[in-house]
Amino acid sequence: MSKILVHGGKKLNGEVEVQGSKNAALPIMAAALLAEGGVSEIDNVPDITDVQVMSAVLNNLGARVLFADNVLTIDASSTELSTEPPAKLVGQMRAVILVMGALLARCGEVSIAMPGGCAIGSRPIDLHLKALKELGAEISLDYGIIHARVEGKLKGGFINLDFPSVGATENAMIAASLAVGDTVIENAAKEPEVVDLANFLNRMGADIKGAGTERIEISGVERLAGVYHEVIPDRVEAATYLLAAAATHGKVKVDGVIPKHLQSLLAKLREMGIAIAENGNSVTIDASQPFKATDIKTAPYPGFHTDTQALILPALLVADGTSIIVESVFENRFVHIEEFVRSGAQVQLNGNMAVVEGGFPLTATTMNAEDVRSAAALVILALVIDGESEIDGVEHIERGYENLFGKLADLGAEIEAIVEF
Ligand SMILES: CC(=O)N[C@H]1[C@@H](OP(=O)(O)OP(=O)(O)OC[C@H]2O[C@@H](n3ccc(=O)[nH]c3=O)[C@H](O)[C@@H]2O)O[C@H](CO)[C@@H](O)[C@@H]1O
Ligand SMILES: C=C(OP(=O)(O)O)C(=O)O
Repeated sequence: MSKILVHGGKKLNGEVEVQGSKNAALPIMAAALLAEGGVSEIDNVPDITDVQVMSAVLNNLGARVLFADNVLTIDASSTELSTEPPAKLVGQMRAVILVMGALLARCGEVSIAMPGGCAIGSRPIDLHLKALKELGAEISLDYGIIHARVEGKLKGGFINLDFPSVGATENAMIAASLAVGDTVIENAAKEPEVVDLANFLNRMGADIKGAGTERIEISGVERLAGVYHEVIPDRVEAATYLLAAAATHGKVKVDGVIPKHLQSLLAKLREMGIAIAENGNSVTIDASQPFKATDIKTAPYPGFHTDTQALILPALLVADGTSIIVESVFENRFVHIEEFVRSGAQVQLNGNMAVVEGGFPLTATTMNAEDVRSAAALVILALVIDGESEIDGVEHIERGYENLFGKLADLGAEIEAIVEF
């Protein structure tokens, strides 16, 4: 368990560059397993624990993975890939479930434990399994291990997702790339990370059209090969700096972003009366003036991103007026609120709705983080509060941020890391 001490009460100021996207890099790593020949060179990959875990999974399966200077090299050409990812690693994070589609397509079978991940909801994988069944997989569950196999090759099929699940869309796209015949995914997720995965697969030789819309069409091909690909910028990391600047009434330029990927957040910040300027691949926020409350409802892309829901709460606590947050993607993504309340934050929780009163005094305290985004949200809260706050459980941050504390320190934050054994 790691903890930090934050000496808050200072406005953030300066310029910061964002890392590559965690949620784009992880599915791309799983998809690299499809390459029978050549080596995949994946650039702009953040050095975070989720990438380390996924690398360990791929290594265990028989791929050769090297990581240096944010470039991952994956050689999956072995003809003897294992089809049993180690349960200990699968239990550590959600995205490992994406190797399921890859191994089924490449090897015809896979046995995998239920994946782990953040404490934000029950996170079933029924839509992943339904999609793979539509492609011809036979699936059974035995003592918590999912066994999936197909006689010969997967076959193209029609997949209608009940909800535009990001992971189920990605698993289906990966699997269908090597299936015999055509696949349609209806009600597909439209997130930028899905598009980045499709771009990577197409470069490998796949035939995918419509990624980024609700209907994705995939014509299966016989063989895929390793290629070079640069991962898109991390829109959640970018949102973290924008929202830390907002909450501290600071002024920060965030570089290396694709502003279009941040539109729902930028629109909300403008609605609150915060000055936002977009210029090429940068967004500058100037929150030096007082700003007002707003209402937020999370939704699949291009709606307000659930991963930034916790991150905007500190800004709403310093805004003028009452805000309402409705979480509609995950059923339990308000775990951080109990910790926020310890600082005197006025937040009333009612099911999937939180009522936030802005402008009340906040006091330094000890808080505990339960997942990657609520950990970052607590750090932002502590940056707002005068005095010294302690945050426990900050190891969750390393799942998704390569250098959050260093980058915040460059913007003027005072953070002291304490590692406990
Ligand atoms: C590694 C990664 O990219 N993680 C992101 C991905 O997670 P992930 O891919 O797990 O998120 P999904 O879009 O699949 O989940 C959205 C909702 O659908 C439900 N669901 C999902 C699959 C399924 O088989 N059955 C089912 O009921 C989930 O419980 C959740 O309530 O998208 C989420 C939604 O933008 C983000 O918060 C996560 O950061
Ligand atoms: C919820 C997240 O990640 P994961 O889906 O990997 O748990 C996240 O990145 O906010």
